[in-house]
Amino acid sequence: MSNIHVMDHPLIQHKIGVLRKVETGSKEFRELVSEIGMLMCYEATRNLPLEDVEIETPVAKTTAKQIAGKTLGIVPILRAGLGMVDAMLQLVPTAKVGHIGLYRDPDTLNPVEYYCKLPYDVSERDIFVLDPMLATGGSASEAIQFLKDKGVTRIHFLCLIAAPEGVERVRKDHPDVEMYIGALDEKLNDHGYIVPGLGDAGDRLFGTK
Ligand SMILES: O=P(O)(O)OC[C@H]1O[C@H](OP(=O)(O)OP(=O)(O)O)[C@H](O)[C@@H]1O
Ligand SMILES: O=c1cc[nH]c(=O)[nH]1
Ligand SMILES: [Mg+2]
Repeated sequence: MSNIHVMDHPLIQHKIGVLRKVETGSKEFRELVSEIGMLMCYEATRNLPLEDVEIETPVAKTTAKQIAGKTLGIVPILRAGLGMVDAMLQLVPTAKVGHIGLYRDPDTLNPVEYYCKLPYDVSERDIFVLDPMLATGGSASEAIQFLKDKGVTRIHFLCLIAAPEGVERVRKDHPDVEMYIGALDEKLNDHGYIVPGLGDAGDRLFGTK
């Protein structure tokens, strides 16, 4: 279980509590998704490798640290993952952003792909896949597989709320992927929604339905 990280930071837990409330409107919902995304980005980037770099301050030459390699890539799963992108970019402004468009068929609950655009050098980067919701795990697993097929080897998955079923699916399909979870909920209901969850994240972010 060591690559499954469930957040225990009080700020994250508090904000997820407000996010869940049925009376939280789209404006506040968007702000909270972004704020929680930023706090989770901080946690999820904790183990990135560093390298030494020689710099000069106004006072002296010294050795400083910088993130090693080709830095990062961010891949939101459309639509709801978009809500976490700006916050990640504020902390990692040099990251490149790819997009994977998937929606979940309401009857089969299987993911349906409708869009994909990735950085040309995606395989050289640490990739952070973003989606607020991990329910059956079908969407996350397919997005991760897609990235692996493009040669990506270092994948981190960030979600705000997860069902145990989704965590198990991703763990089984992709045991090498680091998973960062804001809150681990109880179960899925008969329609594949997370209980207690927060409803449909995409609809709440964008005011649809
Ligand atoms: O783990 P799963 O069972 O695959 O469910 C999770 C997926 O469902 C939601 O997307 P949705 O299909 O509602 O698309 P949207 O983001 O456009 O609303 C959510 O944002 C995930 O991508
Ligand atoms: O509870 C859920 C399940 C899938 N997608 C959502 O947005 N919410
Ligand atoms: Mg949706």
